[in-house]
Amino acid sequence: MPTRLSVNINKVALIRNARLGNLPNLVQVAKDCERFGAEGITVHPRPDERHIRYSDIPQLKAVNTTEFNIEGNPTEKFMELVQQHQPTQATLVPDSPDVLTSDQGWDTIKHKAFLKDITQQLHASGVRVSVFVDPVAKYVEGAKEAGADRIEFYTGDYAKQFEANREKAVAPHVQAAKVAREAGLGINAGHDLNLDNLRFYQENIEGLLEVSIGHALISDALYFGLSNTIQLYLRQLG
Ligand SMILES: CC(=O)[C@@H](O)[C@H](O)COP(=O)(O)O
Ligand SMILES: NCC(=O)COP(=O)(O)O
Repeated sequence: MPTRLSVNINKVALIRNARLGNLPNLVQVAKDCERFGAEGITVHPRPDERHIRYSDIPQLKAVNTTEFNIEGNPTEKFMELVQQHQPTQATLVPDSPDVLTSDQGWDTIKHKAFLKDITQQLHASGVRVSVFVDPVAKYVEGAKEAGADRIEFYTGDYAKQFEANREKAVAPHVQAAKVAREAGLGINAGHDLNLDNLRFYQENIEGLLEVSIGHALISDALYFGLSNTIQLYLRQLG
């Protein structure tokens, strides 16, 4: 099965929020990402709304024609938003409110009861649930026991280690992916994936269903343009 490219548009919203007004137009960018070949749109609203605002969600949902993925810590506000607007997928991320960016996955053992309750609520709203985890077998198993449909592997450490030793960097992901497949969990991945490290990751992770990419992709678009950049990423995914 091919790996879907979901474009994370947080950074587009960050530029918009640098001024009062609507430039760049986030909704138009989301539509254009899809027109240029993206197979999903990802947003990660944070409590300070420094990029995606909660009020962006209904407009983005209304124009989405592919897959809509909302990521975040399942706070009361997040749950309200997801249950009201019913994206294709909610990706549960254990970020504290003041974190610069996501930097780790869940301890799904410690938080199993909480994740189970949240997952049941999201399933009742018809939303697919993905749980953000580090590539560690027990956390993958914990996500399964909590009722998740998928896990998203945190690839930040992979990206950091890629240049020095790519085989070593991907090894824990290969092992944890095997555990996920055996458990019947779908596999997503994201964080700091880019044009250098994406193909190697995808080639090594059998059954990788989806990658969500924002920071590097939007940065590349400054040089190559959004349409070309999306094509370049799609090409890495084979
Ligand atoms: C879960 C994850 O890895 C991404 O959502 C990433 O954290 C993007 O968030 P920022 O754009 O706020 O860095
Ligand atoms: N889930 C990861 C994501 O949406 C994008 O992360 P990044 O490419 O902005 O690091």
